[in-house]
Amino acid sequence: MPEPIRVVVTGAAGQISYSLLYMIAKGDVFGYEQPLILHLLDIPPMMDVLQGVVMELADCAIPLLREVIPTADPAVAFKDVSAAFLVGAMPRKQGMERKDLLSANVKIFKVQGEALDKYAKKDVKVLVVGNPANTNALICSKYAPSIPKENFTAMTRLDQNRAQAQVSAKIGVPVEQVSNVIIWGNHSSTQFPDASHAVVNLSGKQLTVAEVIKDDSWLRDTFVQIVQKRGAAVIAARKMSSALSAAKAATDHMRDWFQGTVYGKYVSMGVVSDGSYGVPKDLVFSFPVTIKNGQWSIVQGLTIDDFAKQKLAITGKELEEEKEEAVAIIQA
Ligand SMILES: NC(=O)C1=CN([C@@H]2O[C@H](COP(=O)(O)OP(=O)(O)OC[C@H]3O[C@@H](n4cnc5c(N)ncnc54)[C@H](O)[C@@H]3O)[C@@H](O)[C@H]2O)C=CC1
Ligand SMILES: O=C([O-])CC(=O)C(=O)O
Repeated sequence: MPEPIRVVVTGAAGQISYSLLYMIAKGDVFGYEQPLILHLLDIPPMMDVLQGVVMELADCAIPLLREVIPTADPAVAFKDVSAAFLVGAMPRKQGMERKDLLSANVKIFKVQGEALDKYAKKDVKVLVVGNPANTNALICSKYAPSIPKENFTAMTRLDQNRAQAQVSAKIGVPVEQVSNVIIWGNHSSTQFPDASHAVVNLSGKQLTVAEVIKDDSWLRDTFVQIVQKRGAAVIAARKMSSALSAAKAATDHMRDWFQGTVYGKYVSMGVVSDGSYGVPKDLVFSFPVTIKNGQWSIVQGLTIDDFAKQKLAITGKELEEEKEEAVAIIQA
């Protein structure tokens, strides 16, 4: 068996982590042969709750889990970690947009960027889940200049999973038969869920989702809106934001980043834009990517029609505005 790797989860006493920690500990992300040392960060008032989580992890009796380190100190939490799940942040309530959380949350990601820079391994892979995830990831990377900016990503995998689930339900096939649905842009209600490049495997034949569904208005309108507003719909029903599905998406994102994507299939991740598809640089924007040897690459050469161009511009503009606001909050 390989040596254990250190993995930090922030917001470890919260809702998402309650599902996420078990998924990580049992091997869903780093593989079923990779032992782990889990570093659990939360704020000082949550330390008693966190002790309860530590007890439950012990009671799960998971062979891969070699040690659990609960802490409120970022210096301890980020020390020598190879992977960071940055979940800890305030969730939105009904009626809020995710960007309304900027003033409450963005400073957390400045502090954690600085701590990653100082204490983490230089090849640490960072996934930001806490909202607004894209802009928080951008800020985090700015405060960790010694770590490559490619190592900071934001989670749009939940949107991808939601989109894939909607398409497969519409066609009436199991979810794994649908692939290459793309989430472009911000993890917000301006995101562009795009099924125009998606394919479905029907009785061993690969067909485009568009030719199978044969309903452009559903694909361009109903589907887009369902996915854009799914987080709000869950909050309206649960009175709390998505947690189980968010945890599952975080494991999918990190598993693919560490273990690679399947040939011919792509996944969506918020990554620092290099200007591909005319997206402004220096934003964390969700693109379709493939992953090999721990490195992601943006899928190139996809056809972007005028409808899609417009959608990409809207979500890109929102991210530029968020970035400006985030910088103003930090400098205030
Ligand atoms: N990107 C995505 O797809 C999704 C993002 N989210 C976001 O994830 C975040 C967490 O959601 P939940 O777990 O439901 O919230 P929660 O409120 O249940 O848990 C958050 C935890 O973070 C802790 N925390 C706050 N500040 C911290 C800091 N500076 N350092 C470490 N821990 C800190 C809190 O004490 C709490 O235990 C929210 O911002 C939510 O909006 C939620 C669902 C999906
Ligand atoms: O909607 C929210 O605030 C939580 C979230 O990010 C999601 O469920 O996608």
